Amino acid sequence: MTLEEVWKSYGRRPVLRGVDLVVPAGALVGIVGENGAGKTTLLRTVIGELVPDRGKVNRVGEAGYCPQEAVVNPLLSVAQHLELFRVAHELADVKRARELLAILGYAEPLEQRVGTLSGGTQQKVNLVLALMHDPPLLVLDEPYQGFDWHTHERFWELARHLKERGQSIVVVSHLIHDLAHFDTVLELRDGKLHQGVSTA
Ligand SMILES: Nc1ncnc2c1ncn2[C@@H]1O[C@H](COP(=O)(O)OP(=O)(O)OP(=O)(O)O)[C@@H](O)[C@H]1O
Repeated sequence: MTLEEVWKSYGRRPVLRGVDLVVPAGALVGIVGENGAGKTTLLRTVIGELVPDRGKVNRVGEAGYCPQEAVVNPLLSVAQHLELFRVAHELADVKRARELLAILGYAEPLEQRVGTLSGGTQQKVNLVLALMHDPPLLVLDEPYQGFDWHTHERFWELARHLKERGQSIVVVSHLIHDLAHFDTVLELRDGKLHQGVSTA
């Protein structure tokens, strides 16, 4: 996927000011930036939820998006969420979703209401809902918030596995020790993407 000279303002406030981005197939791209730099705005533009004021977004197929907080309805069970997304994505079954839950170490009953799960466990469900239809592009906004160390490691194993299958992954990260996992790290600063991370 690529972005070419993308601009986006909220009212008079420009947030993206000529963003260029190239995400090749199988690439693992990290996006960093200060609070309010526009990272979420950028991700929502990448998936097509926001339309840029100017510039071009070229996407190959659908994108899977894991926002910061995503649970559809805390009163519905995990199984009901899987079923909702199965229907939405026109999948034959939820086999892949169960496989992904297992990879992330999900150990609760599927009948449990999402609202009664711990924050980290809810985040596993969020992630699986974004991945279960195996989209060619995954866009993840701080996907491992609340994960314990073991789950964190499992997440990176899963990311490598998806990458080997040719899926591209764009991740917003705040964790400096995670940056080594990425093929490319880009910093969103002054409304543009810059290679690497500034330490100034
Ligand atoms: N719907 C909106 N309407 C108006 N302003 C918005 C809207 N969404 C975001 N903004 C503003 O745009 C700027 C960028 O917000 P955004 O959420 O994209 O930043 P971010 O880098 O993801 O921040 P954080 O690291 O805190 O999550 C902020 O100043 C925010 O207040």
